[in-house]
Amino acid sequence: MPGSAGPPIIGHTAQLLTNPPRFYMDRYRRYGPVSRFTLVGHPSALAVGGDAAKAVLGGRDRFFASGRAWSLWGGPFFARGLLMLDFEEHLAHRALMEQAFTRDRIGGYLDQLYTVLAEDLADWKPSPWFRAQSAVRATMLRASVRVFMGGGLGAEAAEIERAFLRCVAAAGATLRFEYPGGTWSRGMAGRRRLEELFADRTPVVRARGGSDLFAVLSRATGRDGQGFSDEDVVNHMVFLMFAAFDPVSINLVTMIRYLAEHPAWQERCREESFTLRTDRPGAAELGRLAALELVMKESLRLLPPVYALPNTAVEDADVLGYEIPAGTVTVVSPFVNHRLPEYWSDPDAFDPERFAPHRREDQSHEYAWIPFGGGVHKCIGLHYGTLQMKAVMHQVLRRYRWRLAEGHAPEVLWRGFARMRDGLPIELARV
Ligand code: HEM
Repeated sequence: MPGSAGPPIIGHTAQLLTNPPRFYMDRYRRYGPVSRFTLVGHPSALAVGGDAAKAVLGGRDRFFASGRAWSLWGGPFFARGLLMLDFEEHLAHRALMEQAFTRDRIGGYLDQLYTVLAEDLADWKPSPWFRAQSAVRATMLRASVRVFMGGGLGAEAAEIERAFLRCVAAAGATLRFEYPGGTWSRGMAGRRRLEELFADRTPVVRARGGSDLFAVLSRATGRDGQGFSDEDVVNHMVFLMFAAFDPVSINLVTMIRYLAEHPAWQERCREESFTLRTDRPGAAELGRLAALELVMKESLRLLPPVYALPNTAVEDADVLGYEIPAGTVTVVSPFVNHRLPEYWSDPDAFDPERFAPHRREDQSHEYAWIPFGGGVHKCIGLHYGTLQMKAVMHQVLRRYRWRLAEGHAPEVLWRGFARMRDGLPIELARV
């Protein structure tokens, strides 16, 4: 396999920590679709481009496992979440979890989301230096807790939010060991607290039922009459909260950024939203927001929230004729696939029309556009996540108009998942 191991032990870790997509793109340009590198002592491989991504993600039913590699990134904070399970166990859990993502269930979650948005978005204070990132994250965190656990939590909601944020921060920490007061230690404490809070409530929620995701998960049963154990429910809840909150918030911030940079698109989306004549559109009405959908897809292309998908080869595997030895961490990079000139015209430009029916550049290869991954671990929340992003943007567009704050040049900070340096300050005004 082409590539290099880099300096002893640390390998390419420093470059990867600074700007992983740039590192992946450079490797692709230098070595082609399959190459080797080293990440904190782990022999690793990069598989980019449509065919290589398909070979790896499509091979996750046999040659590649998701759990071990993702745990290297996420640490113990999301242990035994769905993405951390593999093969038969993963399929069995995924089949049960699908019951939480039916059309009717998603309709119920949207109702809960709208309840939070009505309170929260009204509180956004117009100003010339409004930090969009922290506002979006605060709103989406409250929305996630509401959708996942229903209303009426009182002070416990704030405790769940705090514990959960500690896990998220720890998963993206650079110093990945416990020391008093450190991010990792706070993450461990956060995980323990979430386990206690969810475990205490599981039997109660199982008995009472309800339309929140916690209730649906705890009561899901397969054809054999078996459901999740209490422990499974807790593990799935912690990971699902993360999976639902972080990527959705990141893409909302990205959409706000591009709409600030491209005011004509912002106006087009706003006009479209006003034609809906409702603040609380259901799934079918959200489907009519065609311009917003193009912007959403283009934002996911330019800055895929999950920009790298790690996997571990469980046996020697063949990817495009290269042998990937068992144990190799093999990374697929949606970011690189989304910027390849063989699939996309002028790949670095913001051009939502590329997804319009007359162009459909995303169909240039089955794996050209993979913000939600592919194969057996493809995002289970794809449909709900998409509706959620449209529902939030619909409301934001109807309430506010914005542009980048004077003198601000957006810059991405690569820590764990992508964040905007300076929190994306915008000049926010009421419509
Ligand atoms: C912008 C929104 C979202 C993006 C970009 C996104 C992205 C992804 C990606 C790339 C994967 C696959 C990771 C891999 O293959 O290694 C994934 C898996 C997953 N996502 Fe999402 N996601 C989003 C929203 C959501 C939402 C809203 C939920 C739940 C409510 C969710 C739950 C999950 C779960 C449980 C998995 C693991 C699936 C499995 O292992 O079978 N995601 N997501």
